Amino acid sequence: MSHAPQPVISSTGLFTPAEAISNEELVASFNKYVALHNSKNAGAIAAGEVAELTESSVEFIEKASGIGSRFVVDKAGILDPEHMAPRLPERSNDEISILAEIGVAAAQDALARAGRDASEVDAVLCAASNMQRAYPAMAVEIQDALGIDGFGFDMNVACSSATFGIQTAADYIRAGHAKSVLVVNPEICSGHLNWRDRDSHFIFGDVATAILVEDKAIAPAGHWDILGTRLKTVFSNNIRNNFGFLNRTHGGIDQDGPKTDKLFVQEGRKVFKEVVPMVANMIVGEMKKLGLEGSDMRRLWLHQANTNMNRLIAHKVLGHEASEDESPTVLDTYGNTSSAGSIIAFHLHHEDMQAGDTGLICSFGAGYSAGTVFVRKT
Ligand SMILES: CC(=O)SCCNC(=O)CCNC(=O)[C@H](O)C(C)(C)COP(=O)(O)OP(=O)(O)OC[C@H]1O[C@@H](n2cnc3c(N)ncnc32)[C@H](O)[C@@H]1OP(=O)(O)O
Repeated sequence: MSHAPQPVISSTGLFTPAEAISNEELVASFNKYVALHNSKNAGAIAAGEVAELTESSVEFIEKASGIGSRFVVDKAGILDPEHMAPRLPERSNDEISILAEIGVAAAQDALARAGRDASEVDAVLCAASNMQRAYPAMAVEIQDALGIDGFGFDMNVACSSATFGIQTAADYIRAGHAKSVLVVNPEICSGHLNWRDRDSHFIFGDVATAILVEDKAIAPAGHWDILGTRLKTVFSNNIRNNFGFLNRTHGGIDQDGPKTDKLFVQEGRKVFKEVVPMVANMIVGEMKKLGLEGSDMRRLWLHQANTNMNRLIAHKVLGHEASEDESPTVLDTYGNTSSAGSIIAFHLHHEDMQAGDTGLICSFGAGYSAGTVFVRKT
């Protein structure tokens, strides 16, 4: 008798860049940039034609966000006060692109942990907040580099790309179109972060994660049953990046100022106020549908944007202040890594979970977008 396919998470993978920037290093370089700007423009500032820039501070960053450090693919370019952006030499079309390269590294880690050969995978979804180019799809390049016979495509739902990818992969498995799907989240956030913007220069870091979603019938022992997934989007301009292929038709791309809408911009306070209740209500509503109480939740692997947001969301879900064990953070070392954040938290903090333990992978971000994936350890 054949059973209906049931999607599970077989494993996850992580690629962490070799270089990291501490808050102290970041603020020292930012403040040098501020001093350079203010002395170069002293006359115009005195005449009221150019705004004087203000220094950043380590204390503010830690208190406002919980971020302590971030990994990056090019530290020197970011910390150069005359440059303030990563320097990544352009590669020829015959070389693997950097976004695909880090995605492949995370995918290989996930495959190895599941004991799965790439030839057994049917599909690759590259789910991330920024693709390196318009086409060909990053997913198809990753598929080719891994030697997978099947199909792949890119999907972008900003910080929620990974959970939207997990649900999409699970749907392919339920529908019988695939038995093994790799969801890959390469995030080079240093490329779209405005390192000259005091309000946001501390937020993001670089990383890649991967999730292997498979039919339970072929999954390795110790996999995670997916109890339920839920996706939600509500349009908002409060997190926005206007970079795109039509920029050249509007008359030039401004990338160099302290404020530019062709990089990440946000109304952080509004995001905080609007997203916390949206996500908390979504999780609680979904728990009700699945027959789960706060006390049933062994661990929450929440999106890693801000410790204060996570504290409030976790409190609403659990009914009490969450311990680090119940709602682990990776912000102190990784910063915000967009779609990869909740997957890093899961990847680094699941080994101690016992068979039967229930947890939640949850993302939220630009769109607004939010996704929940309730899982149970087998
Ligand atoms: C969901 C996502 O992943 S999107 C990306 C991340 N977004 C989020 O996390 C959204 C949630 N919002 C937040 O976390 C917060 O709004 C933050 C961390 C972005 C900013 O924290 P806030 O406390 O809201 O800072 P806010 O911008 O209101 O500034 C507060 C004060 O600090 C000052 N300040 C801002 N940046 C800095 C800095 N780098 N160093 C020192 N002081 C600073 C401001 O000038 C302001 O001073 P004032 O009170 O004298 O006017």
